[in-house]
Amino acid sequence: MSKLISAVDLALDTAYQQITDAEWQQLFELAEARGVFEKRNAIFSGSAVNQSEGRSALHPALRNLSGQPMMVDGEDVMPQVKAVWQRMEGFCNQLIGITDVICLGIGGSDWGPRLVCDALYQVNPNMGKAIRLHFVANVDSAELATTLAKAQPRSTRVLITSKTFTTLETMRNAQTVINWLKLHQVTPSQLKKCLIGITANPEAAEAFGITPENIYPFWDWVGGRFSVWSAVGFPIAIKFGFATYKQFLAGAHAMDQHFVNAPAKENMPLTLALTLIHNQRKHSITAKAIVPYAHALRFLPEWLQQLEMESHGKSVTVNGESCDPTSPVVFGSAGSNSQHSYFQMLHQGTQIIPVDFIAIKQAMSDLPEAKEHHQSLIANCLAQAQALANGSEEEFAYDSCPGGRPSNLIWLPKLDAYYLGALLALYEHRALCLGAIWGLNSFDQPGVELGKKLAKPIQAALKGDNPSLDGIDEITAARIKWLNS
Ligand SMILES: O=P(O)(O)OC[C@H]1O[C@H](O)[C@H](O)[C@@H](O)[C@@H]1O
Repeated sequence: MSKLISAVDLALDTAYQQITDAEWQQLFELAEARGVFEKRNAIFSGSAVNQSEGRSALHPALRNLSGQPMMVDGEDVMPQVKAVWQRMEGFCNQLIGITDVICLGIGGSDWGPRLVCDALYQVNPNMGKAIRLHFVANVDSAELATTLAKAQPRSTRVLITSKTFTTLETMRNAQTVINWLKLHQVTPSQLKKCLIGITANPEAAEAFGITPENIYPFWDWVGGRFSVWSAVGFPIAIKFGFATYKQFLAGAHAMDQHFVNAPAKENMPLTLALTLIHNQRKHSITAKAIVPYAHALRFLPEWLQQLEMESHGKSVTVNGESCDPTSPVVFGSAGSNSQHSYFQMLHQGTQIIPVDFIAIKQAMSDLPEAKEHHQSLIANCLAQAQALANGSEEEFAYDSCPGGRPSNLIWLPKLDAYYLGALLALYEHRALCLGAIWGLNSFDQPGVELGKKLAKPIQAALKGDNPSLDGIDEITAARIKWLNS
């Protein structure tokens, strides 16, 4: 089969995977046997594919610009999606005099908008409104403190983004921001105007003190890590305009259509997923690197870490059986910087770590020297892929690179909202293909809940409200005693 697949003007080049035609054939047969396209159809038709929580995962509806209905539980969800778009657009047109927008949220309520806003800003710092966006996720007050030092309380809006509206970090940060606003003489009526809730739990947002007209809902059929396409992506619209946000949705929608309509052997998300399966089976890989040769995509690996490892860091299938190796460790960072940290290990380490290189055809700044910079950037990207694949034979084994190290290359024509949407949707659908092949529920995260549960008695103990250290093991109890001593 062709080693080059295109979709939505993106190109996927798998040539350095060195997969034979016979191996491709087996991989596509495996995808068929594991019901990848049945799973895809179940997702797009709104079935409750998140079995443990009894929910659909219909994030493609959030970017469905086709005018066609999309159904959950017999109901077309498009009217509610469009109603939120309309309200978001109205809000974007009213932002006169606002200098700062503080975006509070964590995990799926942070990475997507943080990545997209940073990427668009990096390629064009003059694009959009002169509003400063500040993303704050960590409950470590240091992140919030540096933000509050920059923001102007009288002309700030605060977006509190949380699907559940119960997440400890976000709620703590929101309370501290409210205290800061009050400290700066923001009146109760100004405060009401200033706070905006983005959530699938509007009751909790209202109970927290957000006025109903400032609550932008999304729904329990949207997984947190797939939620950037909902009102969670509001910062994109606020900073860069609603039309740009719509472009972002349009790129993802185009990728959805490709995923739904392209036959298996020309299907980019599936092909990308199968290269990973091949690497697991042939090279027993346990790690995978994502290296965008674009400073603007420096947050992509983190976004992808949540998408991949929260969806598939699991060892029991939906049927309760233990399974083949599932998600590898996903890591990465922007090239060419990454060449000067962990690439040595990719070339000569004892384990094979496949790489997804992502490169952009067009230069990404307007400096007069941008073209020369871009040539150096792309030359490095192509050279690394070549070195990994072919290696080198030197006089001493110590100096030799073994080669045979697989990589993909994904080309984007340029970096804008549309192609960014297409790229993120490509990786989302790749994840869905992998989940189907591994037999996992891609949409829950029971492991994350344990840590959250255990933090509660510890926090109480640190406050002095749990003197008998109930619910805390001996080692942790000793640590708390040390801290309190
Ligand atoms: O949006 P929230 O309800 O505040 O949740 C934020 C994050 O919390 C946890 O880390 C979950 O595992 C993530 O999937 C979620 O994105």
